[in-house]
Formats: sequence, C-alpha cells, structure tokens
Amino acid sequence: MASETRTIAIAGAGSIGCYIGGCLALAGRKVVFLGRGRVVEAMRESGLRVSDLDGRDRRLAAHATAATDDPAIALPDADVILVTVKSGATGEMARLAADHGRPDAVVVSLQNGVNNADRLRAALPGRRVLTGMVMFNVVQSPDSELPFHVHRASQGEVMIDTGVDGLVDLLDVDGLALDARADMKEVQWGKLLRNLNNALVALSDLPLARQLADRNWRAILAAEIDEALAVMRAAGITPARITGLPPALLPKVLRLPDWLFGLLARRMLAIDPQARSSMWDDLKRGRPTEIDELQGAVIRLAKHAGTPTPVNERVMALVRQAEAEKRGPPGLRPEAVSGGPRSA
Ligand SMILES: NC(=O)C1=CN([C@@H]2O[C@H](COP(=O)(O)OP(=O)(O)OC[C@H]3O[C@@H](n4cnc5c(N)ncnc54)[C@H](OP(=O)(O)O)[C@@H]3O)[C@@H](O)[C@H]2O)C=CC1
Ligand SMILES: CC(C)(CO)C(=O)C(=O)O
Repeated sequence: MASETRTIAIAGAGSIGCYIGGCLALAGRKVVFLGRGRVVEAMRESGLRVSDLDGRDRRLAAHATAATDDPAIALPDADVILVTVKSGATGEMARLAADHGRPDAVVVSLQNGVNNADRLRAALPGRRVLTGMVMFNVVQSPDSELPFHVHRASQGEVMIDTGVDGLVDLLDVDGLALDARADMKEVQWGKLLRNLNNALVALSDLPLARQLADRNWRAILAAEIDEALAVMRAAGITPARITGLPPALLPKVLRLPDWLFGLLARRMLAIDPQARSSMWDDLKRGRPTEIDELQGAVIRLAKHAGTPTPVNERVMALVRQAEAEKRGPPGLRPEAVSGGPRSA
C-alpha cells in the first residue's frame, strides 16, 4: 500500500477521529473527515488543532482540512475507512460504508467495546473489516473554541489486527504509536476491563488522574473488574495484558494504599490533568453513553455464565439515571456509587 497515494476516510470526526485523522493529515496522508454539525463547521472555518501531552501542538489550516457531512463525498475514494463513531452509531456507519464505500476498501473499527468490529463485519459481508483499539484518551475543545482542538491526554498505542500489507506503515505517523496484533479479541476484553472505569470518571465528574488517585474510587473499579474477570473465566475468555499489569493482578494493585499504587502504576498514571473518559464527554454533551457496550457486555455474559455482577449493575443503573436526567456528569461521591455507609 503506497502511503502517499492512499485515501483514508475518518468515519466519525469527533475526539478520536480528529486526533488520528489530524496526525495522519499532518504527516502528509490524504485524509477526508466525515462528521457533522459543529465539528465539520468548525473545521471548515478554521481547520484543526492537534496537541498531546508530549508537547506537540500542531495546526492544519482550513484549506488543508477536507471535512464534510456528506458520505457520498467522503467515502467513495477511500482505500481505508477508519470507523470512529460511538457504538450506538456503528450500524448507521456500516450502512453508509456499504452504500458509498468501495467494496475493496479496508474498514477498521477503532471503537471501544467487544462487538463493534463484528457488527461491521455482519453488515459488510465480503468486505475486509479489521478490529482496532485506541489506548489513549483524547479531550476535545468546548463548543465555542476555534479552531476545533483535540488533545491526546494520555499515552498509549493504536492496536490493529495484523493481515493487511502496508496498513501499519500507512497509519504509523508522528503522534501515533501503531501496534499490529494477532490477538485483538483478547485485546478487546483487556481494554474492556480498563473501560469499566469510564463510568466512574463520568459519575464522579473528576479528571481521570484525580479519580484514579483516590483509593475509594479504585476500590469500586477493583470490584467491577473482579466481577468481570470471574465472568470471563467462566466463559473461557482470556483478556490481554494492556495496562502493563497482568489482568488478574489489577484488582489487587487498585486496592493498594495511594502511595504504593502511585509507585507501582506509574504507566497507568502517565496522564495529563485534562484527561477524563469518553463517557464523561457523552454525559457532558447530553448524549447516550456506551454503558451498554461496557458494563452491559459484562452483565449479559454473566447471565449465561451464572456469575453475580451487582457492582457493574449498580454503576450501569447510575449512568442510565444520569443519561435520562441530562444534567451532565452528576459529581457523585464514591460512597454513593458503592452503596457504602455514607451514601445516604
Ligand atoms: N474519546 C476517547 O478518549 C476515547 C474513545 N474511544 C472510543 O472511540 C470511539 C469514538 O469515540 P469518540 O471519538 O470519543 O466519540 P465522539 O462522539 O467524540 O466522535 C464521534 C463523532 O462521530 C459523529 N457521527 C456519528 N454518526 C455520524 C454519521 N452518521 N455521520 C457523520 N458523523 C457521525 C458524531 O457526531 P454527533 O456528536 O453529532 O453524534 C461525533 O462527532 C468510541 O467507541 C469510544 O469508546 C477509545 C479510546 C479513547
Ligand atoms: C480513557 C480511555 C483510554 C480509557 O482509559 C478510554 O478508552 C475512553 O475514554 O473511552
């Protein structure tokens, strides 16, 4: 795959799509952004600002940013379609790729959860669909800020299925660390363990670094992970090690006192103070969250495996309540989430 001549479509220009597409465009790749509303308007008006916690701070001028809300413009020329919509929009994006994309385009799901790539495969029979996973957090600018600004606020790779010649070379540019993996199913489950914290960041309304520094919040995450590991064991699923720690050790390490956790989990804590979670972003913007793909996946699997998941169920119910109230992240204390003695 000759990198300079290939066209990459970003199917869902939001936080992850604009960060990854922005890095690719800044490296000279041909990128077209398919988005909508305020993001496309802002990119057309004033381009894109792409920064990260390592100190890069770069701009793409408006004339160098191909942004559209029309799939008939964005998708027909694409050699690679990177799907970066939230899980609730996967079905719709699959339909757009089927209607407007080339049959030989490689489609890559860069979404959290364990089902999105399979959903794309089912909706795009005969097409090449790869599983991907993004390990870092991206924060997007508030609505009024111009240019539209995406900031990578933690470290981590973009992991992608092996098997398509030249794809890693195409995507491996400054600001992105590519990792081609043959175990993406296990990576999805390993990432799911980490994503069980997305809801806690959203419910606490705390930046990720502050929330993870609090042992009371970590104890809730540890309890969620205990339940998820039991479910996975019962279902014969082996989650990949993606945090620097073996998955089975995560609950123990999370329950350590703050000072010891800080020492052992240095990689996990290499986060800048702005980092939150994509679910926090959804509550902030009054949008549906991916709770059903994360805690929901654990709870559904547990129903088959016959293992209990009370903590994941409680967290899911609180997120559902916050979604329905549409008042943004509710700023709960850990006791209100764990159901502990001080929650009343
Ligand atoms: N944000 C993060 O830090 C991380 C996110 N992820 C995962 O990456 C995926 C993407 O997340 P994120 O970037 O945060 O999501 P965003 O909501 O920021 O971006 C998705 C964008 O796609 C747009 N969109 C949805 N449907 C269409 C459509 N039919 N046509 C054009 N545009 C469309 C949305 O518009 P609108 O808002 O109008 O719906 C939105 O702007 C998720 O699965 C998430 O879990 C993984 C790691 C980190
Ligand atoms: C922040 C991160 C990387 C999980 O730690 C994430 O996947 C998200 O925000 O959805």
